[in-house]
Amino acid sequence: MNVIKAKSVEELNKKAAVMIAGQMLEKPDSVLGFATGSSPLGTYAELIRLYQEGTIDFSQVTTFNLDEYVGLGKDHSQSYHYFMKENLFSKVNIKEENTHIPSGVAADATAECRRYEEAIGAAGGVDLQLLGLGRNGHIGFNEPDSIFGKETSVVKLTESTIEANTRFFDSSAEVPKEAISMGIGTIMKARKILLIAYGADKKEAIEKLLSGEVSPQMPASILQLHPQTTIIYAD
Ligand SMILES: N[C@@H]1[C@@H](O)[C@H](O)[C@@H](COP(=O)(O)O)O[C@@H]1O
Repeated sequence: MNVIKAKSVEELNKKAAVMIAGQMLEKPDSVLGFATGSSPLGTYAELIRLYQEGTIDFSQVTTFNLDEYVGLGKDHSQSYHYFMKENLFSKVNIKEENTHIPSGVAADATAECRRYEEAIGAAGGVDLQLLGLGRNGHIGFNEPDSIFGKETSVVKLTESTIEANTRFFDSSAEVPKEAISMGIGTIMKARKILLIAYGADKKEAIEKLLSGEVSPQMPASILQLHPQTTIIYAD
């Protein structure tokens, strides 16, 4: 693991965006794995800036997002479809048909998981996967468990995650209790991984991630076994 401690969140955002931009410059038709949550917001803002100044071009890029809440449609203001459109896709020249996010309202969620996993494979796999970090060490929506989940599947959110995400909803009762998430196996298949995390509520999870112990109770810890992972963190 390549571990970088940034001096500030601004520096973290810049470094993460430079790594993603570098991937796009090296391979204009890159398949990028994107994440939601507050952590990548600054990185996306930097990518938009790099696009506006003409440094990067999204016209040939394909993206796959990590996850989506079960029950939230594309137009729900807290859906990850909406988040990506608002914070990145509508501000760069990416083709809508090249952006992929699991559907949270598919009639058959299990079939949707299978379809999503196959679509990633058909696109040639993910070149660079961006990840945030849950307070409890989750990546995507892969919560602490007794085993590492393999493929894209419907997952139940823990109380800790529901509580953390309540800030985006009117009440905890409104936070969906399930999500469709890429599995740990799906994430580990990405050729490169970039995890970003900062802030007091992530301190413990970051420490555990860097401690060396690999356990499904700390899902992100498996990244230590990935040959091309970069962690950029800040206080
Ligand atoms: N599914 C997302 C994760 O992908 C994200 O990493 C996590 C942390 O979010 P934040 O960056 O807002 O702390 O939140 C959600 O649970």
